Amino acid sequence: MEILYTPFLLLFIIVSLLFLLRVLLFKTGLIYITKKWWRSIEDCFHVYQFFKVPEFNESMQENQLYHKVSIYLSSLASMEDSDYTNLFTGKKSNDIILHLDPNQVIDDYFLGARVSWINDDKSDTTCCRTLVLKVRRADKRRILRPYLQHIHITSDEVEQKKKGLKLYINIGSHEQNRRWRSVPFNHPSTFDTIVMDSDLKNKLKSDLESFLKTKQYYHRLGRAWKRSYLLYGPSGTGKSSFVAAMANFIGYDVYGIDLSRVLDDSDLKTLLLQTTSKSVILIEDLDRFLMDKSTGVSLSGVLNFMDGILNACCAEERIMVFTMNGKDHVDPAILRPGRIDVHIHFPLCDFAAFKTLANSYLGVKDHKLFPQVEEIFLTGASLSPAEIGELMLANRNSPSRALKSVITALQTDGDGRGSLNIRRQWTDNSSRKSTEDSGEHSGVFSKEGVHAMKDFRKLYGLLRFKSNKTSESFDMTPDRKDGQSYGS
Ligand SMILES: Nc1ncnc2c1ncn2[C@@H]1O[C@H](COP(=O)(O)OP(=O)(O)OP(=O)(O)O)[C@@H](O)[C@H]1O
Ligand SMILES: [Mg+2]
Repeated sequence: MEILYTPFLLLFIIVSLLFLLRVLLFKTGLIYITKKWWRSIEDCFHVYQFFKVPEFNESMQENQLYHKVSIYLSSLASMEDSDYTNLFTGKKSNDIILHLDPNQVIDDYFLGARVSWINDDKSDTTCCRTLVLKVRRADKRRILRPYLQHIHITSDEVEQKKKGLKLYINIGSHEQNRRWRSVPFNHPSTFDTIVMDSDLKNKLKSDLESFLKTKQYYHRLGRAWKRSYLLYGPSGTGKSSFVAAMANFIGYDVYGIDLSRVLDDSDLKTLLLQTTSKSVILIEDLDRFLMDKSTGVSLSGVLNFMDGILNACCAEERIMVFTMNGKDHVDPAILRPGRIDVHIHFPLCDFAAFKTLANSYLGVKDHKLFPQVEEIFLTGASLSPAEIGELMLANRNSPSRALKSVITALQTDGDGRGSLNIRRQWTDNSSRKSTEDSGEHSGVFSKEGVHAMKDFRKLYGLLRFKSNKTSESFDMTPDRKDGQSYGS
């Protein structure tokens, strides 16, 4: 019997010992001592090469690589594993930044190889700090260059995320040296807060995302990596808010060019040359400036500006946005493909947009007054999202009162006598006419008329598609959901 038990007893003893060893290693921290020993043994069998990255060069100029490596190291999860790490608050109050303490080592893994960074900070004896990269000789040839490239890319990404966005405004031309003044760009608008057809919104988001990913593609075609958008529609329909949402979405700074402050064509070119990459360059109300001639810039100046970004040395990673109330009276040369890649129409509110606004502003998904509102929309009355938003904001404590005030405003507008209507006439004369003509202003339909109107839209969409084909630019209007009409 005793013989029978012996193997089980042995197994039991081994398992218990292993369990105890595990507890001993992990609970007491012996595991770290073991790892250190193992590492020293392993080190004896490898030849290492060291690369120093000093903070300053011989002329005491800052070494950008040191800065990039520091940012990169701070982003590594293994930073938390080093014996001593300094903790600092970042720019935002809830940010914590980790910095390696002098003479501390952290490991990093790249393409299957382990490398180490040592903070060789002898600030008490010498003037500058140095980060030392330790790489196995056997891995050096394979990983060193791609690893440094990886550090560049990662640190740029980290910095881009950390730095808040900026809004640049062109200042008077008399201050020749400083053409742009920047302020922090904290616009709260995002694609979630913009009320627009959800299919269109998703298409625009993926258009932007694919732009960001296609640097190589653009270069292969020999084209500058840039994209131009035209946002057109009546006042208060969200064009400016959309630009802010775009900038927030892709993390680009915004350069807003105030054409009234631009002296002449060459002044406009100078402004463009002083913009930086990863930026949205915005010209608002371009149609108005061209019609009123209230700027020193000529049409050919604007055309050169739009083309200039193609040819200029610093044309990379730019998004150009132009806003207009209507594009009917704009010289077709401005709208030609290459100058404008995507046309986006911003219509007045329809019932669907109204419901989205009611949900966001009043927290109301349904209401007994909704059918009445819908009926008024069907008579052709409409207001801009800005006008409806203001009425809802003013009465946000009482949804019924808010909806009644919207109904009254819509009725006034529907009769064509209201102040809102009159107010809009000088801002969206042409654009509203064109949207109504084209059926894009959905409020004009009666319920029976919707199908007929849809057929008309399909036909209209196809016609537009054909004309887009020739022009090779997107024309994005919210009513064209079938995708056919998005020419490319
Ligand atoms: N589509 C929309 N979605 C959400 N909010 C909107 C929308 N349109 C307008 N608004 C609200 O109305 C206000 C004015 O909008 P915005 O300035 O973007 O309009 P705009 O089209 O640029 O007008 P303008 O042509 O007069 O410059 C914004 O503060 C925003 O809150
Ligand atoms: Mg605007």
